[in-house]
Amino acid sequence: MAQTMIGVIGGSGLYEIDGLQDAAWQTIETPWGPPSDAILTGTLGGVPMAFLPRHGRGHVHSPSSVPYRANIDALKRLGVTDVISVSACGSFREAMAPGDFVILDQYIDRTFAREKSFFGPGCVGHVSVAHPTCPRLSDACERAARDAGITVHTGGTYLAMEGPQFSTMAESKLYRESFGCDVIGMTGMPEAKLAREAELCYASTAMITDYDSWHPDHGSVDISDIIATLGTNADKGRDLVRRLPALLGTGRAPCPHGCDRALEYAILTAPGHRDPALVARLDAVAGRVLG
Ligand SMILES: CSC[C@H]1O[C@H](OP(=O)(O)O)[C@H](O)[C@@H]1O
Ligand SMILES: Nc1ncnc2[nH]cnc12
Repeated sequence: MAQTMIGVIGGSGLYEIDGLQDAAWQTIETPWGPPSDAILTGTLGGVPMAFLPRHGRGHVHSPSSVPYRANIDALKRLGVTDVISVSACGSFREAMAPGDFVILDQYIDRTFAREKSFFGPGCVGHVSVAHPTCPRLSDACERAARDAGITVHTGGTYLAMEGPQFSTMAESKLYRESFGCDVIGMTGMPEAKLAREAELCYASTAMITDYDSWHPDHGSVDISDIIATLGTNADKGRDLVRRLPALLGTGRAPCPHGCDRALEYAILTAPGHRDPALVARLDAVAGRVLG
């Protein structure tokens, strides 16, 4: 059986995790440039772990400047099999209140200023993201959240916006009423798409910090309110992460949903027409199928 390695991408407010044995910050180079920061590696309950702060320690990356491809490549390169994103977000639902967590299962991608694929001219690949998150990993996150006493909602649609400004009230109402979204954030895409291209199981726990700007009783998004909620949410996020190794175990059966085989038939460019430079860059992400 393959070995589980858990990767955690910590969002706003979550810049490190504690309790790792043999903890060390490792600098990883990738063909897509440097990741957001060094990666904290170690073991928890005997399971190898890797933690990457999405915005870097000190929060240096904006949602548009996060090096999404380098981050996913670096985790894959380290041997990560399962990626958990922990992300701050606004809520479009009365019942999804600040302090609650949502285990996401769908996205609407409205970002426009980011590199969204590892593939391109010289190596064209198409993966399905109809179901962008891994149900097996999402179930483990939900179990961990419940065990930690967190109020958690199963399933939710995330509107990924470019930012960095928050939405206008008209946009907020559009996303809530016409698009049917449940939460909003700035980083869930293209991260989820890239994890699928890299054949990684991916789950996202959205930590609600605010009601965005549609809510008649809550007015505009206020960053100082968000920061106040981020601290307690981050503590809950760390508690959730601590519980994952026991739930996932050290041995890993193939993903029943096929996340770890997403590239099996995805690459259309004939071997003789592939760009050797791009194929070389894809060594970690697609080496399994490119050889
Ligand atoms: C702190 S408010 C806006 C900021 O927070 C979220 O980041 P992340 O998803 O990395 O937790 C949101 O997407 C924005 O980038
Ligand atoms: N209301 C909101 N919109 C976009 N990103 C967010 N992150 C936290 N709250 C948010």
